[in-house]
Amino acid sequence: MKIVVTGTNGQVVTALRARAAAIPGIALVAIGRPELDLADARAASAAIRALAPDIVVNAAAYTAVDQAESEPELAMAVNGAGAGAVAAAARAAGAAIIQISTDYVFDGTKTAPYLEDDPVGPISAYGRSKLAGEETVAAANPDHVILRTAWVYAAHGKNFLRTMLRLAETRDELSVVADQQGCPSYAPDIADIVLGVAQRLRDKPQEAAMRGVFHLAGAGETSWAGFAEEIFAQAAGRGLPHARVRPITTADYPTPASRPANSRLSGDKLKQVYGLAMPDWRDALGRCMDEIIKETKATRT
Ligand SMILES: NC(=O)C1=CN([C@@H]2O[C@H](COP(=O)(O)OP(=O)(O)OC[C@H]3O[C@@H](n4cnc5c(N)ncnc54)[C@H](OP(=O)(O)O)[C@@H]3O)[C@@H](O)[C@H]2O)C=CC1
Ligand SMILES: Cc1cn([C@H]2C[C@H](O)[C@@H](COP(=O)(O)OP(=O)(O)O[C@H]3O[C@@H](C)C(=O)[C@@H](O)[C@H]3O)O2)c(=O)[nH]c1=O
Ligand SMILES: [Mg+2]
Repeated sequence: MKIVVTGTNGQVVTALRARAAAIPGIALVAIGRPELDLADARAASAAIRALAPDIVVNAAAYTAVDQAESEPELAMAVNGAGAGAVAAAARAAGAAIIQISTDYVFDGTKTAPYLEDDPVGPISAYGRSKLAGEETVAAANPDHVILRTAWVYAAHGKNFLRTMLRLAETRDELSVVADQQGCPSYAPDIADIVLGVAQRLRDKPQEAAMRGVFHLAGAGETSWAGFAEEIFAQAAGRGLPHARVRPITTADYPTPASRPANSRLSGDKLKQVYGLAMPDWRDALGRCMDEIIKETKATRT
């Protein structure tokens, strides 16, 4: 099975490359900038079709949440029209599309974990652009799976965990918002499930229940402050930089983009339909920390 993934250095595409390499029968090809720029929808579509994929995973996106508020057109071009072009290219090749989406499509006012058919209502330019992507993908290719994930981190790339470790190198205490709840998701765990979904889509081409929207986020829940506390507890135990966490409110930490107060995602549907589930977020964080240590040692020797 040939899986074509968009993106070059992104957290999810990097994890997909690593995980797919260990699975016989899966050939994974990643295509990103400069060969594929999602801001140029027509060229992106042609580049993907030329690769003759069995399945396409759109893991590339404009992900700078605050910056999107000042360049909403670019975010919309990449995450909306760009995603739609990727899905259309997949369809032209006779391939299913797996679109990676986000918890930020929700407004955050629900008090329980979000289900797939809960009403969306993004409160940021990034969230609106990703919702547009869900809509263009679904319209462009009936053979689609939209996987909404959340709070993605990995040993590499730009993410909250690495920001916390970096800030802790020079500060004893960090103020972190405690009134936004969500589900931290480790990129390699996301990759495992994406590959599991891809294999099942190939095996069951006619199964309607396997198409549509699914939530895919780390099991359990926390706040950004809770995430930071656990990061530093686990970092301290491993001799990595750590700091005290001062819990603050969103009002105390003004940012250009609004973020949902609750964006916890229920994994029940993925479990029921696909028999797949994400590991607990604390366990995943430990594995990521071990990976960071391993790489630090490798670069020292
Ligand atoms: N990061 C997160 O916390 C979350 C992410 N998501 C979604 O998950 C998916 C994967 O995110 P993640 O791996 O974290 O992303 P990253 O922020 O780590 O990387 C973004 C990727 O998108 C690529 N990209 C950005 N703009 C373009 C463009 N114009 N043309 C082609 N490629 C482009 C980047 O390219 P390059 O390699 O050249 O840098 C990179 O590969 C995205 O759809 C995102 O919306 C959902 C929830 C949370
Ligand atoms: C660095 C920092 C952030 N914060 C807050 C700001 C914000 O509310 C929250 C998280 O900040 P970040 O900028 O790291 O995360 P953010 O860019 O909001 O992350 C989001 O990225 C996109 C791509 C998604 O799809 C979402 O699921 C989510 O992961 O933590 C603090 O309170 N203190 C700090 O020192
Ligand atoms: Mg990245």
